[in-house]
Amino acid sequence: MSPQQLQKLVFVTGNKNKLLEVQDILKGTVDLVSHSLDLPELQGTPEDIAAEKCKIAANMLQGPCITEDTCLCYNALNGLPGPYIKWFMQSIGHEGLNKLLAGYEDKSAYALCTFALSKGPGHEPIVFDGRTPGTIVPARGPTHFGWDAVFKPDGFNETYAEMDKDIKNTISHRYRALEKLKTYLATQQE
Ligand SMILES: O=c1nc[nH]c2c1ncn2[C@H]1C[C@H](O)[C@@H](COP(=O)(O)OP(=O)(O)OP(=O)(O)O)O1
Ligand SMILES: [Mg+2]
Repeated sequence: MSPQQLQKLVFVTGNKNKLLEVQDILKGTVDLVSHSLDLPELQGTPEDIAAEKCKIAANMLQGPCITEDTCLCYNALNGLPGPYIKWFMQSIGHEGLNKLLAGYEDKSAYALCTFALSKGPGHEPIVFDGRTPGTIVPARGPTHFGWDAVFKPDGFNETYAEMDKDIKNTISHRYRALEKLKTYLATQQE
């Protein structure tokens, strides 16, 4: 299908790596336009944070858009750092993310991506989540995208950072959330 026939979606994010993955995963299914804004993020459940972020973006753009919020959740810590992973990552880095679990035998974690879609200001966003279970390991592979180097998804020997992008983008938390978003968009067009 040509871009003219595809549904247009505006993705608001300040993160270039997220944008690249979303473009790749949605290739040929929607006409993705990006808008870089650094959105404020509240504290709360991943769903509430994602929905609120989308409301703010829709108000700023005065139009429909999608946003996403990504969490890295340690099972030993009941889901923390969760939505606060960005600040943990920036302050303590990959080594700190491993040391957080030093006192625990359970190194399991899950990556969680929550997309929110707003039809515009005043509309309550609809959320779609995707989860990939894995383990926190000492950093391996390129370090340019967040905590990719310390997250080894279940069923693989490589960390997200070591694996081929084509593989990550078919098993990731982001891919799984976008599958739900795509299904929703398809039902809207019928
Ligand atoms: O697949 C991923 N693999 C590794 N790291 C990742 C991934 N996805 C997000 N990340 C990092 C970026 C940020 O440090 C934190 C999420 O925070 P989060 O607020 O959702 O992202 P952000 O502020 O960079 O971009 P945005 O403008 O869309 O909010 O985890
Ligand atoms: Mg953010």
